[in-house]
Amino acid sequence: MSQRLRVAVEAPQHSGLSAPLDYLSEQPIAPGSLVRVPLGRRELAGIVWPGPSEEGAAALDEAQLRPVLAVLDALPPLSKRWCELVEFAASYYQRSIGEVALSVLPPQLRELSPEQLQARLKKLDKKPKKLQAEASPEPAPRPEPPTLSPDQALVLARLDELLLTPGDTAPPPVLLYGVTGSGKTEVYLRAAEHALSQGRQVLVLVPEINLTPQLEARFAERFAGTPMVSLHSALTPAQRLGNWLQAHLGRARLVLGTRLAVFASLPELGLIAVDEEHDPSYKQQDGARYSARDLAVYRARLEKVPVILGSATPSLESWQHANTGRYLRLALPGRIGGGALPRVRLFDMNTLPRRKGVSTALSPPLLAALRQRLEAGEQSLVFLNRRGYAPVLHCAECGWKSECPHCSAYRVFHKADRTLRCHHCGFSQRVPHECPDCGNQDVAPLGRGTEQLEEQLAAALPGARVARIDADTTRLKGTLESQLQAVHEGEVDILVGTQMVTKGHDFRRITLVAAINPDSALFSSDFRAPERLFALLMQAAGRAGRDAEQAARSEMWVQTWHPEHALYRALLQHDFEAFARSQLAERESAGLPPYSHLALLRAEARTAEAAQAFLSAAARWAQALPEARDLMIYPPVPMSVARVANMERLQMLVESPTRGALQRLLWLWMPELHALKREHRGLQRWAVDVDPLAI
Ligand SMILES: Nc1ncnc2c1ncn2[C@@H]1O[C@H](COP(=O)(O)OP(=O)(O)OP(=O)(O)O)[C@@H](O)[C@H]1O
Ligand SMILES: [Zn+2]
Repeated sequence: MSQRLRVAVEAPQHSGLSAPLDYLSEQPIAPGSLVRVPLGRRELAGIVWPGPSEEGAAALDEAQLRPVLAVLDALPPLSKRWCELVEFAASYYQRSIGEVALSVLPPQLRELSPEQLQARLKKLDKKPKKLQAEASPEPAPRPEPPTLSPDQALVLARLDELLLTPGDTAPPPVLLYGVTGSGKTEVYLRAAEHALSQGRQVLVLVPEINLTPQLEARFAERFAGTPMVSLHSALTPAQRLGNWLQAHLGRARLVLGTRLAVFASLPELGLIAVDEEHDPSYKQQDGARYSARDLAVYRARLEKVPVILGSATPSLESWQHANTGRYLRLALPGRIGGGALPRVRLFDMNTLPRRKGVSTALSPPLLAALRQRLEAGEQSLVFLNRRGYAPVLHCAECGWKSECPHCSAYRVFHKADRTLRCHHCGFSQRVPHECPDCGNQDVAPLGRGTEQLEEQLAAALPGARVARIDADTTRLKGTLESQLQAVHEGEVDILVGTQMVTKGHDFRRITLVAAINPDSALFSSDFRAPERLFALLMQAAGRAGRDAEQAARSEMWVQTWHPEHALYRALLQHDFEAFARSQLAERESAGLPPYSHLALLRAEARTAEAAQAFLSAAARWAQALPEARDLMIYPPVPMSVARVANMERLQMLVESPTRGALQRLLWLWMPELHALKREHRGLQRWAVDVDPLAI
């Protein structure tokens, strides 16, 4: 007799199919198994889902159900807990289970037939050696782990208690609050060692791919011989599948990855560490807009394993959880070796004599300081959060500016390949020789990016070896690693870069860090902008003086027009706690997160009117519900870059005093939004972003 099964498939979002679908099978198939099923005229991958059929599906006659086509039974099923994690993520971020479940699997896995999978697994069997070879490129002699600092020892003693508690209840999430260079990584390493020695798998999350190589090297060195894999978007599809399988089969004991790795299948998970937990890149920005940090906390509770969230500048959400006792705060208040944090110097740009229309990127005192470091044979890091040569090209005759024809933004001038490039839609053209409007020969760059800064530094400091690291210089695979290597090996005197180089790296020779123009974030309409800026500057400062010998001489320069700003005052003292206190007080009085819960409804259309009409209709519908009583639905507004690739983008903010009330409204709202989309023909796309990061 044939059996009825639920199967999660990746149905397109607009189809409104949100629950797993029912299929028939001759034999029982274990929940969590990967299968091939028909959907419409296509055949796709699906996952047999645990739990009973939905009401609608259960009402279907067996004769109306289609059969499962194949079972990929060479693969052990995904665990029940993995399915629970996916189900939670889907429900919390308002997506279908099938979409989340399938989109977090390695893309190649969704393409394979049972035979192809078997062949792939056979190949993997032949390569257990390779797994270790990858983990440690050269079998270096294993160094002795350092003696723990007293602070580290205290933190680990507390962690040990948690790790040792038998797994009936989930231990509280740990917020590891440690200043830059305080040895947080060593804490992850020791905690990992503990979990590994108990036969458990360990998951370590990092915010960006560019941070994985160094951390990977540190783990590989410490755990030589322990199979380790990485999971991030820069892997080839074949690597990603291979690594995912190693984790799923329990062969890889350590998994290091970016946000997508939070969904790795880890049958023996024993510990999760989230490094730089405050980092915005933990939030996925399309599809299911999940926060990997928040899901890591959820997953740890589900699996009753410890989770460590580490940061020198925790997110205010996590900080508040620690204040209320939901998270356990463990602190590393000092740098390793007792080194001081760099002295912060706010340079007041108002004191420079102003020439008409010209602002200097590099103040003479900063240049002098850079020269001094150069002469002492020390490295400096100069950062500016804007790549390219200049953000705008401008004609002084007629006022023409290098606007993007498709976006409400300027195209950026890239000197190296002489292009004008839009950083929003990618539209790129050769730089015009003359003004396209009036023919004037004299079109000039306005403002500056890293490319120009590199040029100016090289000109101002002859003989200095200046190198630049940003998204433009690291496009090719392997270039970032080799560039960072050159910095580590002292082949660079001055490193110019975007925020890419300001976080996480353990630079040993940098003694001066300078932020060229960080002011703009002070006046952003996004309430999280100050929090992000403060974290960025603290992180950047943390790159200086990491060698205790040099710490006392190290400096962090900030060139600013607003040296009296409270944010900079807190930075002067490296006082995250004071900064967090004042921000939290502001948030509380304004009713902003973490004191309220937000969702954004976004809409895109060819015209702003069409997007507006959809959002307004959605708002009217929701406001009529009793469930919306305590919620605030704000009027739709254009996004900060209103038009991208000829699409007008608007958003509408929903604010709720509780998570529960927000979730209840969203649940009622979703089917209506699907229906409204069908009525509003002009609308291209809509999406809900729960706990949005950028407002
Ligand atoms: N107990 C120890 N004894 C000696 N050196 C240590 C010890 N713990 C860590 N270190 C070294 O101190 C340096 C800083 O440590 P680590 O990179 O772990 O700091 P961190 O807190 O993660 O810093 P950041 O937040 O800035 O990334 C590293 O080079 C590390 O090898
Ligand atoms: Zn554009």
